[in-house]
This record gives sequence, C-alpha cells and structure tokens, in this order.
Amino acid sequence: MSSSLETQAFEMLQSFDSHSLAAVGSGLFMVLFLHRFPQRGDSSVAAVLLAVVAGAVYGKYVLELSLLSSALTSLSFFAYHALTVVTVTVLYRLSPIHPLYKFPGPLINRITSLKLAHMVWTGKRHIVIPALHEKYGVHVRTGPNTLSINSYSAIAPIYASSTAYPKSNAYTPGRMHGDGLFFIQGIDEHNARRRLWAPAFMPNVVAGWKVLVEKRVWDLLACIQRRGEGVPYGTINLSDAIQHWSYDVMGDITYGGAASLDLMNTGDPEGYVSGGQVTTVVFEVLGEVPSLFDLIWYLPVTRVVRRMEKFAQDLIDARQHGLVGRNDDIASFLLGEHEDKKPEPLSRDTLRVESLFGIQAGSDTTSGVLTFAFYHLLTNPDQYGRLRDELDAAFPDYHDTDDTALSLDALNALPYLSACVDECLRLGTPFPGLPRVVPDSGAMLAEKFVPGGTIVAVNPWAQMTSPENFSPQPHAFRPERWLPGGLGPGTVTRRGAIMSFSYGSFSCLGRALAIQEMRYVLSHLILKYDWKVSPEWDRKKFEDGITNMRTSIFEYPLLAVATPRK
Ligand code: HEM
Repeated sequence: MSSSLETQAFEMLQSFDSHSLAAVGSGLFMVLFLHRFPQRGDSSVAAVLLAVVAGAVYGKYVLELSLLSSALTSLSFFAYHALTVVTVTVLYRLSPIHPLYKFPGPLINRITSLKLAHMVWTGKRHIVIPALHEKYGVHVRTGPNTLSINSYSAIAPIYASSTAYPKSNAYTPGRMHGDGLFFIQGIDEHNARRRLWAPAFMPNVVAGWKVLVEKRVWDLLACIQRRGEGVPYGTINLSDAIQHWSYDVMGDITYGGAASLDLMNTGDPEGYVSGGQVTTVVFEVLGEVPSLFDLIWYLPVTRVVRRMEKFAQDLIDARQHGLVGRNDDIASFLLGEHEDKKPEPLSRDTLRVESLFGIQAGSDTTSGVLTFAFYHLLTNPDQYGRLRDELDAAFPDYHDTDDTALSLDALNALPYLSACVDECLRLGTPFPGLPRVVPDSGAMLAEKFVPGGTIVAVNPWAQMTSPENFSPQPHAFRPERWLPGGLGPGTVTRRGAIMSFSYGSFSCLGRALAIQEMRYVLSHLILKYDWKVSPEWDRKKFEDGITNMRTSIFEYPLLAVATPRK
C-alpha cells in the first residue's frame, strides 16, 4: 500500500515537472495570443475552467491517476499557467519594449487598469488626474495602455476633427443585450445610428418642447412650495427636487407623457434616480476594466442595471403600445413614426437600450449642473444679486400676471444669465472620462508621438480649471469672465476648452435643449423666490460629498430655503 502511494507520488512529481514546464510554455503562448487577439473576460474564464476540467479528465482516464491527483495536477498546471500570464504581463507593461514606456506615471497605474477603475470609483478622478499632471507633466500614463493628455491642443484631434478617434472599450456595457447610440464605438456605425437620433434635436423640434419644459418648471415651483411647508426653517432638499424635475421632464420629452413619471409628486419611491446613478457608476467604473465588467455582469451587483433596463423597457413599451405620445417626442424618431424618416426598425433589445439612455442622458446631467448652479449662486451673493437684478429688469411684470411663460428670445438676450450658464457648465459638468483609441498609424498629440491603439483622454475638469484656459481665479465662480472686458485686463476665457458636451461625432445631441432648460429653471426659480442656503446646511459636508463618476452624486444634499418674492 505504502509503496504504491510512493510510486504514485513519484509519478505525480515527474508529471508535475513536465506539466509545470508545459504550463509556463502555455502561459507564454497565451500572453502572445491575448496580445494579438484580445478576448472578452467571461469567455476567457469559461475557457480556463473548461480546460481545468478537461485536464482533470485527461489525468484520470488517460494517465490513470486517481481523481484527486488528476484534479490537483490540472489545477497546479493552470496555477503555473496563470502565474506566468500575470508575471509576463506585468514585466511587459513595465519594460522598455512596451509602446508607452517613455510616458511617466505612477507604477501601479502602469501595471494595472484596476487603479484607474478605483480612481473613478472614489468619485475624485477629476481631482486626482490634474494632480497627476502637476506631478508628471502633460502626458501621464494612467493605465497600462492609457494616457491622459492635459493639453488644449489635443482636444481637436481626439474629439472634434473629421478624423476624431473611436470610443474605447470603456463603452462596452458588460454583456447587456442590444446596442445603443452612446455605446457604439466605431465612427461609421455610430454615425448611422446618430442619423436616427439627430432629427429629434433639430431646432424646430427642440423649440416645440418648450411647452413641456415650461409646464414642468411650473410643477417644480409648486413642488418647492409644497416641500418647504411645515418643515423646520422651510428647508427643502433642492438637489432632490431638481433631480425629480429632470426625470419628469425627460419622461415627457422622450415618451411624450406615456412615461407618466411624476417624481415631483411621488418623491421617487421606486428609487429611479438612485438606480439611474448607480447604473451610470457601474458603466463608468467597470468601463475602465472591460474584461472584469464581463465577469461582474453575472454578479448581483449589476442587478440594479437590470432593474433600470426593465424600467426602460416598460417605458418604451408603454409608448409603443399605449395611446399616449407626441409626434415630436424622442421615441417617435426611434420608433420610425415619421414618414419621411423611416429607418430599419430597431430590435426590442436595442429599443430598450436606447430608451434607457434616452431618459438618463438628459436627466441626471442637467440636474447635476443645475444643482451646482444653485450651490455657486447661493454661496456667491454678489453674482446671485446681479443675476436677479438682470431678470427683474427683463421681466418686470413677472408677478403681476398669471401667464408666467418666459419668452425664449428674451432669455437668450440676457448676457449675465448666459454667462452664469457658461460658468455653471465650466464648474459643474459631471466630468466623464471620454476615452478614445488612437488610430493604428499613431498620432502626434501635444507634441509627442502616441502609438496606435493607445487609449487617450483629455480630462475635462483639468482643462476647464486650467489657468492657461481660464484666468484669473480659474477655480472661482465668476460669470463676469464670459462678458466683454472679462475680469479685467489679461483675462483669459477660452471657450474651446469647455468640454461639457464634448465635441464631434460623439458629442451631446441635447446641448441646445440642456442650455434652454437651464435658462428656464434658473430664471423662473430666481424670479419666483428669494433663495438662501438653509441654516441646517453644512457647506463643508456638501463640498466633501460631491463625487463625480460621469454622474454628479451629492452624498450630502443642497439644502435651501425659498421665500416667495411677492
Ligand atoms: C447639462 C446637461 C448635459 C451635459 C453636461 C451633457 C453631456 C454630454 C456628453 C459629455 C456627452 C458625450 C459623452 C461621451 O462621449 O462619453 C453626451 C452625449 C449625449 N447626450 Fe448629453 N449632456 C447633457 C444633457 C443632455 C440632454 C438634455 C439630452 C437630451 C436627451 C442629451 C442627449 C445626449 C445624447 C443623445 C448623447 C449621445 C450622442 C452620441 O453618442 O452621438 N444630453 N452628453
């Protein structure tokens, strides 16, 4: 008995040696293979698991080892294999033969994308990336194959030119079924889908949505009054109220009322706003590690995404098969209801993805900037007073009539209002990563050659607060910088460095709508009420609680008190 055990152990050792060599060899082969033919994360793990099982079966039935030793031999083979893959990958990423070797960056970022994902997860990417640029210079290696380039000159070639770069795999949403405008990476395919969306944003269509926006702004005014009644100091959670407004108005614009969203009244008991934010965060964080996203997709943590998918499916179903809708809502274009613009019908999966994006693209973004707008105005009384004076002078009869519709032309003609909107966009955009892929031939970016296939990004916050683009006081809320004369002689205000809506083929289609909405909400709320921050509000907690992961999350709300002006 004991001699047979010894023999078996000896055989195992012998086979282990040859197997470990084979494992290292196969590991090396795998590194080369994956380098040439990148695979999805879930497919790779499934292949490894299958190979482990096949190895164990081979050991048991061909080599005639016991079940235990064949399983152990197979597992040890793949442990060596995995160790080789990881070691060689790390060494390669740090070695002079890596195409990005000459670009500086923190050691851990050069080794793994997990560090970048973690940075996004903290919600402080917009602060960390500029700090890295301060330390390392214009080009920083923020991931094994990722460069952040802090240069105004890089914005046009990467995003805005006719040869702008395609989106990176950060836009691959795990294993979600169906595709959507926002997630399509290639320029040609994306342009084709954009042609379906774009007519919905023609000026005449957007102008037609004025009645919807106006009606919801009146609802917001009433909501503010209601929420301030019977509570200490009349404090309202302004960030929440604005978020609820933004969902309601986007429900109208996207589904022509078929969505019957009424969060300003219901208070969002289903948690759609937080569900939407978590979904955005999942996409933004895991987008930095797409292979991991493929795996995590199957875990309960992405349940919220599926809940939001169902929400989106219900909305588009209600619009498609219900009786409600408008002939100019966004859904009417996606569903091909316009005779002159009949596209190939979209699949149910694709409609769901478009529907999910359609409502979120315009809600959280706009409400985030508006919350920042009120934060800046309420903490800068001089600027707030100047805006209120301008509005009072433009609409002297605002309180005397029941019809408080504000004319678009009149709003557009107000210089200080426009300056405030520009300044709020500069300091309040939910700063995304905007990663793009350099074409195979490589490119000169900010005076350095960047190899083809590199993922590059210009960080919006770094550009929008850079003294080279905005000076003096680049971090201060100073709408005056946008007016003739600026902040005095030597003022620098570089509009082209505003990346709020991005540029080029992938840029925001809702820009005009968003600006129109901001003008409406700011004007109505300031004309109707005198605003102060609530005595219960803690400014430091608010500022510390701001996290940016493509969506702006206010962990601690903006608490304000609104007193009717007449
Ligand atoms: C202040 C509010 C808004 C901001 C800051 C904003 C910002 C952006 C940005 C930065 C992108 C490009 C994202 C990327 O490439 O990763 C984008 C795309 C987009 N936005 Fe907005 N957005 C806002 C409001 C809206 C509104 C109200 C709508 C209306 C539905 C909208 C619709 C879209 C669409 C359809 C795209 C995708 C465009 C494409 O891929 O071709 N956005 N937005």
